[in-house]
Amino acid sequence: MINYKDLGLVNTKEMFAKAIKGGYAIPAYNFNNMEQLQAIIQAAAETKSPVILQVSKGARAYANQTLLRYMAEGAVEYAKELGLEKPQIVLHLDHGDSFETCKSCIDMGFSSVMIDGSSLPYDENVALTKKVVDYAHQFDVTVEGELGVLAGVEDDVVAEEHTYTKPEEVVDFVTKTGCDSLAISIGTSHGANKFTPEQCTRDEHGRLVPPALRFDVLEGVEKELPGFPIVLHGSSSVPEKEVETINKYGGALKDAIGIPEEQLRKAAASAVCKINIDSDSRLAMTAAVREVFATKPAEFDPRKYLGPARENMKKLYVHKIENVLGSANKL
Ligand SMILES: O=C(CO)COP(=O)(O)O
Ligand SMILES: O=C[C@H](O)COP(=O)(O)O
Ligand SMILES: [Zn+2]
Ligand SMILES: [Zn+2]
Repeated sequence: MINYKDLGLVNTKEMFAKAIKGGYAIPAYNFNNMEQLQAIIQAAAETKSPVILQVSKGARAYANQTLLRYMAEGAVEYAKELGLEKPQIVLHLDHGDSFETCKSCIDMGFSSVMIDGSSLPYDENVALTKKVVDYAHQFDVTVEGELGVLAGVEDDVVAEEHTYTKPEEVVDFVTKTGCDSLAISIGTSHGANKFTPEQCTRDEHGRLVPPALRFDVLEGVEKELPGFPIVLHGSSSVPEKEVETINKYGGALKDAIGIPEEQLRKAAASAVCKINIDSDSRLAMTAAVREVFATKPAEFDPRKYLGPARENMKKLYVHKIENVLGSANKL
């Protein structure tokens, strides 16, 4: 049993309280390898931003949960080396799918977990979330629950359409479970194809314009739970520039479209205090690697393509912090 406090990590409590008051959101970036982690920490250090490192089921299968935990511990020291006196770094389990997975992460030093019972019947979601909260709170670990289902593939469940969060359920859910934050469904979804072209309109340049997020649902939730931390999953904006680079150098991303940054800015100013971004980092990495492969075909030192990939991801992370989420200089 290792407690996250001994690793220099923090939970989300204070961070979220400050973010709601200050009208900004904390970036929750997924990581699966060293280059992503370095880029996240470099961006957080350069902008003096708090940051949430997220480990998904896919990441645990790909890179090993223990190894990722040690990397996060190392990241605290790395952030100090980069000049942060008191880094605010959360190690968070993304989309925890069972009590056992959450417990195993808590026991090895994660400071926050998500238990995602959103695809279960309501009462089962309540019971499972409460079980995780009861365990996690003994160790001061914070817990994110979820109500509502995002369209697309989520938690291995394929949903054709969004099931938006019902504002009339949130007080009951939060009271019964004791969770510390709540992920809601207002029209975002995972991956790089968040809307079909048929769901979009076109602007004067012929570019696809996705339908707006359901801010009325978010406002309904805020009214029911004033000051309670809200989380948005599926919040990549799928930058056109990265998609173009990928396709220019042999990629085949079709109809890729994300959430416009203007809408994320609006969300960040509300009770939304955690914004999850994974796909944008994947795109930034892939674009840089493809460009090196295409323009320098004789290169075979991984550092020569993973280095530019890391730099491109860092640029993206800094941009989100400074220009979209507003979490710069909040340490
Ligand atoms: O929600 C996410 C991780 O939990 C990531 O969402 P994106 O696929 O939009 O980056
Ligand atoms: O929730 C989705 C995240 O982008 C993580 O996805 P993953 O399980 O493929 O790593
Ligand atoms: Zn979910
Ligand atoms: Zn998610």
